[in-house]
Amino acid sequence: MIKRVVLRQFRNHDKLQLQFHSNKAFIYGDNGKGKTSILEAIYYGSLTKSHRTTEDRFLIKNNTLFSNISITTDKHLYELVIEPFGKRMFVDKKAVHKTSDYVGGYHAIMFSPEDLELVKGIPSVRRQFLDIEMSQKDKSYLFVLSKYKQILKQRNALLKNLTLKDDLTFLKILSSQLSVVADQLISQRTEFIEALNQAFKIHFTRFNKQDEVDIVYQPNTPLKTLERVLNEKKDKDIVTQTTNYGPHRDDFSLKLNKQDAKTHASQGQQRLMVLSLKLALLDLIKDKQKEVVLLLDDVLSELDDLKKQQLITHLPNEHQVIISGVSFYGNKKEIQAINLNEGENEHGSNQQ
Ligand SMILES: Nc1ncnc2c1ncn2[C@@H]1O[C@H](COP(=O)(O)OP(=O)(O)OP(=O)(O)O)[C@@H](O)[C@H]1O
Repeated sequence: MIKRVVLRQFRNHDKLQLQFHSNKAFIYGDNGKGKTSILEAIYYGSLTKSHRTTEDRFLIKNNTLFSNISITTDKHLYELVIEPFGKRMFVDKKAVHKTSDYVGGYHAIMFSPEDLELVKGIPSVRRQFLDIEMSQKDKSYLFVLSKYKQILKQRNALLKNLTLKDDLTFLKILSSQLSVVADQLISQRTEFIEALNQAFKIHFTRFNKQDEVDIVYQPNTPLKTLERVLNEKKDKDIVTQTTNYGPHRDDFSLKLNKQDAKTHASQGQQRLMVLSLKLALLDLIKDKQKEVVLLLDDVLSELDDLKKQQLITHLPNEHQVIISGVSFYGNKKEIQAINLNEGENEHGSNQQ
């Protein structure tokens, strides 16, 4: 469990210290007080990535030179220094040089309003979701994914210099190599989405018993077909100078009563679907020793009173949950209330 978060020059926070003494906390305060930024920092401390920007320099407080995130869990101290042209990572005061060695020390799952793009957005949003969540769960996926991306890059580079009249032997070799790794990706994605779907349905039913939901994997090419497709369609790849088929074009859809949620679900239903998906991710974490934190940013808005109550009642007890919102909701005996309107730099320390 995360016990302490210290932020320096992160977004609007000049210096902020939070102590968590319950595995459920609700950070609340007026708009612009920096609630999302706190959750963003905790997410960043796990993945070294923000959920809302790819530009790390935006995280550094305006007119300052660097940001500092320090996260103390029951087991370790994670520290990051973010500078305009890079970041440094430390675990228990020792520098970690490779991001892949640092990532996932503790596991963070974030729900944020931007996640509605999982329903409404373009396929790359859903692929990124799969890649991030699957890599966090299982480092072997990250390994297969990097290998796939590396061969794909080589194949695309070759396609930039090929014409239909050239010798295509090397292209054929790369197509074959790509297909082998593609099958590993497709198999792992199939297995993951099947398991996720089971858990997703259970969580959604807790909020809504009338409607039925599903996640359906849509591989761009079915298992064991990519090599044939790449060979048959090689002329198209040569003319367009890119690889048009393969798991880098995969997608999945979220269904409500067998229909696409993008066009058939209400805003509130879409929100509950995404939230159920995030709760389902928790069930899939096999390593029970791993420290996990569920970050729910502004999760209660747009939910009716019954759904708010159901959500708060169904929060998982076995994992740490940190919620943010404009005003506190719930029972202060069960959920630690952290009020950012109080204007202090230190929150929670008086309740130790
Ligand atoms: N790099 C930065 N330097 C200084 N301030 C920043 C930086 N990036 C964002 N901000 C400001 O930080 C403030 C906090 O933003 P944040 O999204 O965390 O607030 P919030 O409490 O979640 O707000 P809301 O309730 O409106 O969602 C905003 O006023 C934003 O403009």
